[in-house]
Amino acid sequence: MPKHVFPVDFVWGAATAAYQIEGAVREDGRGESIWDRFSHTPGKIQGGDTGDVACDHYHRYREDVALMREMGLKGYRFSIAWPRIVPAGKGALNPKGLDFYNALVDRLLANGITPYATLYHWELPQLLQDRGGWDNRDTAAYFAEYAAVVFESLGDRVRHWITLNEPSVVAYNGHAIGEHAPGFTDYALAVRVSHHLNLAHARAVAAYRQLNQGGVIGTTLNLTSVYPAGNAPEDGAAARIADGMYNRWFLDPVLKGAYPRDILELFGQKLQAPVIQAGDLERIAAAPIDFLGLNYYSRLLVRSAPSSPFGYEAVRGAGPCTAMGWEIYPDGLYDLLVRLDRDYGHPRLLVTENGAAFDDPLQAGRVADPERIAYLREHFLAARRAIESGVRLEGYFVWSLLDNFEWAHGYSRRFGLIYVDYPTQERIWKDSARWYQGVIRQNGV
Ligand SMILES: CO[C@H](O)c1c[n+]2c([nH]1)[C@H](O)[C@@H](O)[C@H](O)[C@H]2CO
Repeated sequence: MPKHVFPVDFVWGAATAAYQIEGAVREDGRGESIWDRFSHTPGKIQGGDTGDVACDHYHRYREDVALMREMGLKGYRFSIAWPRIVPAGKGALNPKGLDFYNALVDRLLANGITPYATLYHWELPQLLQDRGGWDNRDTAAYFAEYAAVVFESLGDRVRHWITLNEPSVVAYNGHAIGEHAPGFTDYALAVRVSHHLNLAHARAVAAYRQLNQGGVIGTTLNLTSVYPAGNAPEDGAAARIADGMYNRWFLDPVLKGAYPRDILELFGQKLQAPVIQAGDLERIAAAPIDFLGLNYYSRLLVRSAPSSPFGYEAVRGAGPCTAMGWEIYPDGLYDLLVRLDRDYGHPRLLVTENGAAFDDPLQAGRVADPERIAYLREHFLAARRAIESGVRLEGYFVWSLLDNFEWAHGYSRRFGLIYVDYPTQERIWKDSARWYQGVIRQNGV
């Protein structure tokens, strides 16, 4: 018997994303995405890797659902590739794209697995990028049109929707530091993009409400717990700025219908007047969510740095790290969950991503990954403590079901519960997959 049992209807799941697992990027009418363009641009992705084949999930989804069934997953979070549904981003639909996701959803349901669908996990159609991408306000409307098509096709069976995956990563990694597609390095652009993403989210929520399909819709934010590196007052002030830029700038619009004043003023010179237009905030405020998805991986430790652009800099924590160099800090998940509950009105929450990359050597057909088991166990316990503190945490999706294309790191980082031998596409259960199967079966750790 587990020492820490979870609520009886707790949703134990695993998560993936289309570009990271599907492959088949030029098959059945799929249009080009900004990640196709970016990954084929020399020097952008470690090892010159691309998502052209990935885990070949587009052809192997039946096998992968069978793996989910064997693991006992209650829920499966996946993303829908906009370029498969609307190849040019707006206008003509691609029926074969809809066929694929309908077949996936039907197979999930036939295996007793609840689908949780993310509408945007970073695959903007390239033709929209050619028209300005997320810097163009019209993209928010095109997104809502795409979302409505998907709702109408799948909404009778998919009852849990996530509009965007991590708008802050889309904005900052893709437009401020250039590490992600489309690869810009313009901070003012990133701030404009963040606003247009919020508009896109709000328009999609409104489109969903109009259809009265009776499911629930939310968004997924990558959030962290921010701590000052020292006791000096200026370190505390630095932590508040960092918390504002990474957490509150994205939390407040979707949960409070307004931007945080301190960050709005800080960004003042970045958000040129035309960006927040009359009616924008009303539109955002008029699209309340049913639940908040949060992706948590590690904490953020900061100190005052007057010469840095926003007056702070990150400090490396003292704890052990994953293969991504991210400090392992489970207490940060507890602190984050409790903070969200306290500061944002006791919302329904889902951990939509948590997991770790480790080296995961395949030896004699086996992958022993005790570090991943320890990582997940400690974070599950942190989540359990938060539930005991009254937090409405309803589910937990491990990142990831499969090893997959890890963006700028290509295939060099393995986050999966299941190992993928890419040359053969063989799926091999890591020890952590067997361990997680047991956690789900006994509903606790
Ligand atoms: C700081 O981590 C971010 O919150 C984050 C981590 N991750 C993510 N966001 C993305 O949602 C996934 O597509 C990544 O594969 C996954 C692992 O890197």
